Amino acid sequence: MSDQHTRPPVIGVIGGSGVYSLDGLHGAEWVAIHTPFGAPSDDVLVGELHGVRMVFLPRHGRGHRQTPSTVNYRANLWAMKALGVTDIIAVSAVGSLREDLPPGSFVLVDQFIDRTFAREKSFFGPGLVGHVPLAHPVCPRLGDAIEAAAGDIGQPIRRGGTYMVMEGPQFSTKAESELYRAWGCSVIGMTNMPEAKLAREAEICYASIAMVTDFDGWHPDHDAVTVDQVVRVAGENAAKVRHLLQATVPHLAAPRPLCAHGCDTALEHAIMTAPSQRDPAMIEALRPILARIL
Ligand SMILES: CSC[C@H]1O[C@H](OP(=O)(O)O)[C@H](O)[C@@H]1O
Ligand SMILES: Nc1ncnc2[nH]cnc12
Repeated sequence: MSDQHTRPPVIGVIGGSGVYSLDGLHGAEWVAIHTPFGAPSDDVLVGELHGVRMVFLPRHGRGHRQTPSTVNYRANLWAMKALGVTDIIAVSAVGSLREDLPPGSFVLVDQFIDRTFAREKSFFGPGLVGHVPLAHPVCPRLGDAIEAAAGDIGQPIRRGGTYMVMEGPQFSTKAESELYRAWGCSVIGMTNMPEAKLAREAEICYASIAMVTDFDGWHPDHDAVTVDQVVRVAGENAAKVRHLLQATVPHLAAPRPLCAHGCDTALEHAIMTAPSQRDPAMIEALRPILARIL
């Protein structure tokens, strides 16, 4: 933790199902970003809110064009880093695995179980090997800010919970749903991994607001989840989360030093490859991400 200078935050918002834009940004402009990993899900919306630089990206693209498996998570996170994003608030529709989290509930998840298997999950690879810590995959400082903002506007929000990340795109079988409940998971979705992993590799603080749309497939009193249901409840949740995001920004607006929780210094001791063996092309491709440490 060498750099204790403060700097103004740049807040990134990744919008999930039902959240394809962000209102109220001053000087708002959609900008195309090209990355070494291909195209992000869409152009990014840049602008200012309460004097803070904001970068918004719809995870599935406007019009919901990308499946959870085809979202280019590496391009999305690279784009955020290249635009100077310091903090990401991810917004996601999820199914509930608990009776006490009915549709409409908001959860600030703090753990993930990653059961996805068909996605690129790391910026590292042959020629540059790195391993970042992930025991605590979300940033408690961001969680505090979101929780405080929720208090300001009277939006109930549950602090803490485990988000089971499945590959999809089909919803779970009842047996899978029961298995994840037995594992103690709170909610289920298809997107927060590898997003949270890549945010950590990119040294960006990350928090996820999971908004419940359904009871997945396990609940004896509820029909199996359908897209109709998700879309209807996600629309109701979207209006509330926009308000919550607006209220959160002032809590994060002050210039800050590096995060005390280590999220934005995760690469400090992560690189394994000997300097003489590092692939210059990979180092060039990861320039925005490696700039702080190399
Ligand atoms: C239409 S329900 C399934 C879809 O919604 C969630 O996406 P996101 O996290 O981007 O809101 C879920 O993970 C699936 O991708
Ligand atoms: N039940 C569910 N399973 C997976 N992803 C979801 N997104 C919203 N509801 C979901």
